[in-house]
Amino acid sequence: MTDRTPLMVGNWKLNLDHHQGIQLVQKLAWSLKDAEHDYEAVEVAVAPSFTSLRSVQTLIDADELGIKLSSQDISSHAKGAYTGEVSAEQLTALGVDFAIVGHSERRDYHGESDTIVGAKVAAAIAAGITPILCVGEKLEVRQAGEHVSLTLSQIDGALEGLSAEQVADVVVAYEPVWAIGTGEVATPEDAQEMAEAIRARVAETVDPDVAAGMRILYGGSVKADNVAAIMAKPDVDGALVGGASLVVEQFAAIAGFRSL
Ligand SMILES: O=C[C@H](O)COP(=O)(O)O
Repeated sequence: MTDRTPLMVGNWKLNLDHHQGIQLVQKLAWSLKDAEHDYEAVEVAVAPSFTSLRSVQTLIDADELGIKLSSQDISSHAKGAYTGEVSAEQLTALGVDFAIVGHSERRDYHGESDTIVGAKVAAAIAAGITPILCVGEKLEVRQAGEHVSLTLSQIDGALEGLSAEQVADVVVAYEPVWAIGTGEVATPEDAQEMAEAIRARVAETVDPDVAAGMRILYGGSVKADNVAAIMAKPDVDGALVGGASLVVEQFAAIAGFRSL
């Protein structure tokens, strides 16, 4: 048994304008209400584009929806001449609860190193935002049998220099890159293997109690029809969902670990 509250996060990526985002959250809230979703038993968050955060936050606040808000990225810088960046302080002012950090798409397309990812994790924590630290290997790394060591090196790199107290505020998302948006899902056993390895590493390098309480999500083609098997694994505490989070019926079912 664990007292880790499951967390389901919908990462909308580069989809939906703010009108569409409002509609999706409204429909999601209705759908979860119909399903009598208990937000304290399973936390639900959405991660819209920066341009939609304000609109979605206003709706969530006005209607007192239980849905939480995440950004898809966060700057490591506090302020200044960093064109295009959005700071932790700015996100805090919007009531953002979580920030996705180090998603493989940021690492791949925007050159984010473990050092940059670590700085973003620290910036989020300092502002009271829970970072969702993404780690995971590419296909060739898995085929070479180096998926665990690579992923743990990402964990080490991102958490380096943080105190146990700071790490206690981190959520980790294990996302094998080969399973993202491809329809290829890691098996529940693959997800469990890595979640267990991550927890053991944090226990060893940070603190056993922090590791025991750390939420570790799985991400990569999670759908209603595979969520229950993934969530049945003891070290998997939730999911970071891409494509299926854009489909209300899918994401509402995923939040309840239900198939359709
Ligand atoms: O952030 C979400 C992940 O990249 C998974 O995306 P996906 O569910 O579309 O495979």
